[in-house]
Amino acid sequence: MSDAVIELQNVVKKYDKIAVVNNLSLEVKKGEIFGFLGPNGAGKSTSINMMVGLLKPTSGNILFNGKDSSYLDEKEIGICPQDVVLWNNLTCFENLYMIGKMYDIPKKTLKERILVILEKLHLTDKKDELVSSLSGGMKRRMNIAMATIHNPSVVVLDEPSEGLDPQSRRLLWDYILHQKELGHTVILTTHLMDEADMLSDRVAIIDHGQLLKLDTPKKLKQIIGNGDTVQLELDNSEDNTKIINKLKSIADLNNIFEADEKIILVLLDAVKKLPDIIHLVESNDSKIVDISIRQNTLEDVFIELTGRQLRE
Ligand SMILES: Nc1ncnc2c1ncn2[C@@H]1O[C@H](COP(=O)(O)OP(=O)(O)OP(=O)(O)O)[C@@H](O)[C@H]1O
Repeated sequence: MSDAVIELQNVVKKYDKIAVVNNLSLEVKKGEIFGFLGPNGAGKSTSINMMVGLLKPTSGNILFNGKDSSYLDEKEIGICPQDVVLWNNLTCFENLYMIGKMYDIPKKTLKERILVILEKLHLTDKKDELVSSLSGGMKRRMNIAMATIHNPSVVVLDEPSEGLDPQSRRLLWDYILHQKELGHTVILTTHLMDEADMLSDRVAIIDHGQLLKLDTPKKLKQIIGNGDTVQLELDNSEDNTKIINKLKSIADLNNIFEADEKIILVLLDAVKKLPDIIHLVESNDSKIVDISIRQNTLEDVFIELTGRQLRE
């Protein structure tokens, strides 16, 4: 039996004859955190809205637990949209109580669950405050509480970190990981590479409505070569070609090239090899004015796949 919760088969969505999602085929597996990573306008929201039955595809099939998604049971799914949708004149507790009643959650269970969710999202002390008095970050956390009050097995979050400060983002990430611990499937869209990297079991990189790659963050980063990226700036960039040729002798080097008048090396165990690199440059009468070292990121993968940065 397939472990797919959602399956997209050759899905196309067109507006005015223009395909904003173009022939998308993928599976979201039960219990995974599935990230949709792509720049603004890539087609992330349109894709997830089709996945959960809010939008109809122009062509192609979408299956939910192996069945046509038009028969989707709304209790199975929790959707947190980009926009905050709350009753401003009700308290946090009342907002969650109202939505919980709509899902027919028994009173006692609902009250208990509200307290747990508010605690997990660090909103306990705001329980009896009007939503209108909350900060933007708190409202966004409440939006997520509303989407998950009925304990859905599939949680869909559209750019949940947008506008959140680092502390709120941390809380949100913990909450997303908690959903996975509960055995729930989480689908999230983001244009933040660190978020996609840190949270997702698998990441779909999309651009212009097309799936460019789908894999674990680790495997995606291996596309551009195993290891770390070292960036060297010489006092005279005219030496770059000569030094690149010398540096090709460094062990475990996966790639070396020049970009923006700097030398970029991708290699394993870069920290240990820094002394060799520096020695090789200096023994060839060149001087390093700047050196930096970092691990490959999904941003590097996106650049490799599209030739552009994720955030234009
Ligand atoms: N109702 C609509 N009518 C016409 N075009 C639309 C409609 N909804 C979305 N689009 C277009 O489809 C493309 C994909 O939009 P979508 O919102 O899915 O992208 P996204 O990747 O979620 O972007 P963002 O990160 O900005 O939310 C965009 O060019 C957008 O302008």
